[in-house]
Formats: sequence, C-alpha cells, structure tokens
Amino acid sequence: MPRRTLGNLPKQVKIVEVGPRDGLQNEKAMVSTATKIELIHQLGEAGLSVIEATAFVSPKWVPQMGDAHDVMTQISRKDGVTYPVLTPNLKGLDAAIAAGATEVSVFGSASESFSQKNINCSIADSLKRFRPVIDKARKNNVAVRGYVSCVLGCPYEGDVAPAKVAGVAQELYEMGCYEVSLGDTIGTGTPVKAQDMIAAVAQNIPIEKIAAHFHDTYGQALANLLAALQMGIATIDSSVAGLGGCPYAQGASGNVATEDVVYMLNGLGIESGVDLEKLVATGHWICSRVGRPSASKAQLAISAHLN
Ligand SMILES: CC(C)(COP(=O)([O-])OP(=O)([O-])OC[C@H]1O[C@@H](n2cnc3c(N)ncnc32)[C@H](O)[C@@H]1OP(=O)([O-])[O-])[C@@H](O)C(=O)NCCC(=O)NCCSC(=O)C[C@@](C)(O)CC(=O)[O-]
Repeated sequence: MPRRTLGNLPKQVKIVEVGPRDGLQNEKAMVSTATKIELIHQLGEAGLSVIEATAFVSPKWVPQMGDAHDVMTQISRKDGVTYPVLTPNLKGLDAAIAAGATEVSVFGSASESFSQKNINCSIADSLKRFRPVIDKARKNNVAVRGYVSCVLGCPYEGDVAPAKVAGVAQELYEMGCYEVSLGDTIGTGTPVKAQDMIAAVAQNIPIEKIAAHFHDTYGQALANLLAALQMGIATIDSSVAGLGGCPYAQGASGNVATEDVVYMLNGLGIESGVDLEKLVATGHWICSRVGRPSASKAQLAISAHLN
C-alpha cells in the first residue's frame, strides 16, 4: 500500500478571508461599523493577507453593506494586506475607488435564475455590465477578481453543468479578472462533483488562477476543498467562524470556517501564514458580537481546551 494517496498538494495556500463581507452580509440585525472595522483589524493581526472588507452594492438590496464607504475609509490598512470589495457595476466601482479600494470583485453566476435574483439581470447582461467595470478598474490600477456563483448547484434550478461554469469563468478571465473564484453558493457539492467542475474550468483558465469558495451547508466544504487542493488549487475563500450565507440563496449556511481550513492546512503541512490561536480568539469575539454560535468545529474544540 502507498504511504499516502493525497497526490501533489500545494506547499502554500492563500486564504481569502470573506467574513467581513460574505460572513456579515446576511445578518438581519445591523452590525455596527466599529465592529466590522475591529473584525478586519483582528483578522489582519491573525495573519490573513487578503480580507474582503465590504460590498459597494445597493443598500436597498443588501442593507448590511450600506456602510461600505465608512468601513473602507476608516480601516487601518496593514502593509502586505489587501482589502478587496464587491462592485456589481460602475456606480459601485466609482464609490469603491473614492473610498480608496485597490482591489474589487465582480460577481456573476453560472445559473440564470440566481443571476436574476442576485443582481437583477441575465448572465449575458451581467457580463456586458462587468466589462466597463473591469476596464475602468484596471485603468485605475485597481485589480479585479471575478466570482462565479452556483458552480455546484443552484437554489432555483438545481444541477448546474460544469461547461456552463467553465464558460462564465473563461469570460471573466479573458475580460481581465486576475483570479476567478468558484462559489458553491448553497454547499450542495461533493468531492468528485467538485473535481469534475474544476477540471472543466481548468481547461479554460490556468489552475493557479482559480480559487475555491465553498459553503458548508451539507458539511462537505472541507472534503471538497481537499479535492480542490488535489487538483492544484492553492487559493481558498473562507469565513471566520463559518459566518455567512447569501441573501439570495435561502437556507444556505456560511462559508467554510477559516479556523477549520487553517487546522486542516496545518495538519497537511501546507503554509497559510495564519496564526490559528489568534484566529480562534477573533472567531470567538465576532460570534459574541453578532450573538450566534460559531460554526467552526476547530474553534469549539480549541476553545474547550483553552478554557
Ligand atoms: C446590482 C444591483 C445594484 C442591481 O439592482 P437594480 O435595482 O437593477 O439597479 P439599478 O441600477 O436599477 O439601481 C437601483 C437603485 O440602486 C442604486 N444602486 C445601483 N447600484 C448601486 C451600487 N453599486 N451601490 C449603491 N447603490 C446602487 C441606484 O442608484 C438606484 O437607487 P435609487 O435611484 O432607487 O435610489 C443590485 O441587484 C445589487 O446591489 N445586488 C447585490 C446583491 C448582493 O450583494 N448579493 C450578495 C453578494 S453575491 C454572493 O454572496 C455570492 C458570492 C460572491 O459570495 C459567491 C458565492 O458564494 O456564490
């Protein structure tokens, strides 16, 4: 028997911490701007080098992100840390640039119904809308990341074909997104499905330009991430304490918890630069502020040992 069968895993993984945006956007009770800023600062202190800070979206659509300008202008930026923000259109991009953003993300979908519910337009129209956003951002030296949602299933349409995901991802990449993040928005994926989908996308985009953004609704996120690492993916989106969910995907739970990802990476000997103890303390703190239990098993286990 071979000693190990995990294949060639990356030596280093970049974690994109999405807690302050994806984690908080679905909270019904307004989280104060001061709490959001403190969360971003603590995540930076824990060693996260990419922290998605907020979203310049319509406050009528996502009221929780209505303080995007204040968050972006009031955070203390740490050297070596980037603070990307979501921008669905030129209005969002202009506001983001005015607030000092140096990186933005456009967000599309592989499902027509989700695209309509989330950004009020078809996939084709969204891509037309993103082109000037990407062009203008790049002219302003602002890097652009692309998201594709519903890559392993849609809350309205069910199964989504890998070829559809690969097509949208390719368009975003060719328009100038430096990285494309593949979102299992409702967390219905399983490892082989995830690998099939990634294989389809990797025919159109270099694997090192692909990120995995998996929600944990069915408890499959870590297994899916391991399957993604085995395919050569080395960028993982996650949310402290597993906070989150999408306002336009009812019942979908949070992103995979950053604590759980870091624990797994540590066990695999993969470097992430994150201090797990500091991160656990941050997860504990934000959960107390938003009044919900942590969805991170690592946090619960480590806290139990620490107490
Ligand atoms: C895209 C729109 C704006 C279209 O929404 P719309 O209603 O079609 O837009 P509109 O152009 O007709 O504008 C309507 C109003 O919104 C304003 N507006 C328009 N744009 C902006 C803006 N950027 N910032 C602030 N305000 C804006 C605009 O000025 C106007 O204000 P009014 O004249 O009525 O007072 C809307 O649908 C929207 O904001 N959607 C965002 C939804 C969202 O944030 N969803 C969650 C993030 S996606 C996600 O979580 C998935 C992801 C990324 O994590 C990956 C995964 O897990 O799959």
